[in-house]
Amino acid sequence: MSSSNNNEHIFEHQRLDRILQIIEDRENAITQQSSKIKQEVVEFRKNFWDDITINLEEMDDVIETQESIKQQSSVLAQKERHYGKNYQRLKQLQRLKSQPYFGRVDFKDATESDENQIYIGTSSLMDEEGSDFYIYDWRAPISSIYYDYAPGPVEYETEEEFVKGEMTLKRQFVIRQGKMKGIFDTAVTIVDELLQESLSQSANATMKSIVATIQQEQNRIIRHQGSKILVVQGAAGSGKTAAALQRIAYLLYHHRSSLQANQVLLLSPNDIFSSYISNVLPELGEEPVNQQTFYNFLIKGLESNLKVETPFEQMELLLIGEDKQQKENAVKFFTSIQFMKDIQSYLSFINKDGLQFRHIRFRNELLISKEEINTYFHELPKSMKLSNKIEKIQRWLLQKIKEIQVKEIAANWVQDQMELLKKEDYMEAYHEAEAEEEESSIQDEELILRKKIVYKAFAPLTKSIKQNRFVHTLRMYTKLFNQWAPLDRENEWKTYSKYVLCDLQQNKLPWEHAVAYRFFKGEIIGHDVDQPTRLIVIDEAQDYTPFQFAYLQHVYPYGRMTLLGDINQSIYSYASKDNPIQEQADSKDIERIVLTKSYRSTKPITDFTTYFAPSNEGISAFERHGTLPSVIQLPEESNYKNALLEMIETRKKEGHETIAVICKSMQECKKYKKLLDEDVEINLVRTNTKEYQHGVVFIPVYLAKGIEFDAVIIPDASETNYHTEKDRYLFYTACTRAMHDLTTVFMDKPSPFIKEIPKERYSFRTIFERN
Ligand SMILES: Nc1ncnc2c1ncn2[C@@H]1O[C@H](COP(=O)(O)OP(=O)(O)OP(=O)(O)O)[C@@H](O)[C@H]1O
Repeated sequence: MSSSNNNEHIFEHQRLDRILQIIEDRENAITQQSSKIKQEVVEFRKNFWDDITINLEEMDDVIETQESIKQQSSVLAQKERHYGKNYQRLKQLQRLKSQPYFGRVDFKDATESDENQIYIGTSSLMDEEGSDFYIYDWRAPISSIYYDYAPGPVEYETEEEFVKGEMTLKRQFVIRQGKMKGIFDTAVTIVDELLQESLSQSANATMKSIVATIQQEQNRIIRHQGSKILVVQGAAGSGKTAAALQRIAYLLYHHRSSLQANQVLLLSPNDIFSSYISNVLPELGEEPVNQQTFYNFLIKGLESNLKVETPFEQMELLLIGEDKQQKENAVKFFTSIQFMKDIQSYLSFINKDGLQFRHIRFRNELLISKEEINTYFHELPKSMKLSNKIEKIQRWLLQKIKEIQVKEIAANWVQDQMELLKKEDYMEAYHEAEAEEEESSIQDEELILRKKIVYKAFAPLTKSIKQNRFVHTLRMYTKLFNQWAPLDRENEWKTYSKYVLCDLQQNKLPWEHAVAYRFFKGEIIGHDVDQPTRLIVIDEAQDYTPFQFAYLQHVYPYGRMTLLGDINQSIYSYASKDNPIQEQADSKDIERIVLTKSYRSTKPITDFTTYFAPSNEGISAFERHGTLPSVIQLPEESNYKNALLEMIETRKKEGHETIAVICKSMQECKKYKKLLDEDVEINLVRTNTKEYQHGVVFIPVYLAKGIEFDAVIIPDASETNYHTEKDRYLFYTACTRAMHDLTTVFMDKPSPFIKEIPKERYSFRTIFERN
């Protein structure tokens, strides 16, 4: 090591010690301050009323009293806010203590003579005066040069200007638990050793943040500001999910005043995926966002007694159902934009023709008939929007109910219920009557009690009117299929309608109709979605149908969208056509970024999978060494059970912590579970599994989407199991879940996709183990 290098190392070690000391001092100071504030808050709450003089004699006194209560509350709120902020800052300092920073760039602004040392970490740290940064947040404008450039001329953008200058040094640090483990000066954008180190680790139960090793093209996604819709097509394992989460953290940081965590909707493919990524934002010091599966998002607005098929149930039907071809045709038909247009035509038709209403009954008596509601509907201006008409009808009904309630006060049933009241109810009525009038009478109390009984009895009805239950949307949706048809496609319509009608009669809704019905219902009674949502991030976007996209755009017309997907992983194959992930005609609203480098898997695994990738979207492997994938043949007479158990055991012995046996369907998973259950406990991942677990799991490919495992075994990679073009997507998705080790097993003939791979790209062996 040269002496200048040595000096540099000494300098960095000393600086780290100094920064850690500053962090510790800050921590101590804030802890002390916080305990003082906490005590003050407790005291303040205890003595809250002592400093307030309550005087309600004159109007002026009342106002003065109110004012002083307000003032006291505001002092208390301020103290509580201060305490809350300190708590956040403490958490931030604790995170910094372990790894205060991971990078340094020396930057010389073209217009200045001084050179600045910029240290970059997960959050910023300033000196006492607040004028200099010891550490810059990775999201600060200047930090972008660290991700985008090698030493030399650089530029970055602030809110006001482009800043040009020169980077004279780029340094990376490996700091763990406050200890310097490595220092690297680099000439390339991000030094590979660190990325190698990060990618070589075992798969975690939760995803990690990648701030220290964000790659240049990922940085473009994270900091993208331009178009309303950002589309990312990325090869399997190219860091789409990782970049999307850093992007959310970046946008929350840069738009603090206008974008809050609850205004971000993150749609994920399944619950295990949600749990897998749940740690990233808190790790970056951000609040968790509104994260849910699209299924949960959709069914929230549908009738609770309606049984909505899950996308996974639909998938099983498409894979193994008796009528799979018919089901697939129906799915394609009902997920198209054309079907959305058909619904719109039908809506215009019923807007003229009339809607289906429900009678409004109370205690088995008809209060307002559906015919009466229909008459009122037809009296409304023809040009009025359907949802506005419903709002009007709702108000009219609530007014009518109010009038009916007044009449009901004198009804006999109210008298009957009065007799069942408890003593406390009478006492309460007495106090209320007294508060209203000093000289209250028994009649006043009785009136109060009668009103209460009536309002309570009517409450469920009023609630159901407010929820627009008087409109029979499901019946109208059913009529769309049995009493209506688009003029130009009547026969086709009838054919496909048969299936959905059969389901609707049993109160079931196929998954392909979930978005259609939600759209239909929303157009009639108003779209009930979280209105504050301003940013919608959709992961695994290749599996969304054109109708589903159009729906999200329709209900969030002002929302910005980030769509991330991989056309090669379109396991719901009907969704791949017209999918926004596909290259689109130019549009000012959409910008598309393509990620081609795959980071998840070792180079031999990525090379292996690239040969049978469904499309020719570019894929290149990150240079990480590993063993060749194994292709294993089991002759028919071999003991399949022992062979599979042995494969799992070997991978465990090799130190792999997460091992997934990935099957094509749940049915296939269950078959293995049955086979192995008596020897080992099988952990089967089901559609309702909420958490991503360590150890050995059996999982259908559609639930393994988006996540990764140290070792993957495809237990039946035979020709019979994977041979159609649709299977290609499934097979590709399954194989690309492997980080370090991939094994495919076949019995009779291998899948034709394996035959597409040159023999030198895998190790082949036959296991002869007799039954
Ligand atoms: N810049 C990076 N630094 C460190 N790790 C990275 C980086 N980019 C990606 N990774 C890692 O690569 C793996 C794959 O990333 P991610 O899951 O985000 O990819 P993806 O494109 O969403 O994959 P898929 O579409 O196959 O689900 C993860 O373990 C992630 O942490």
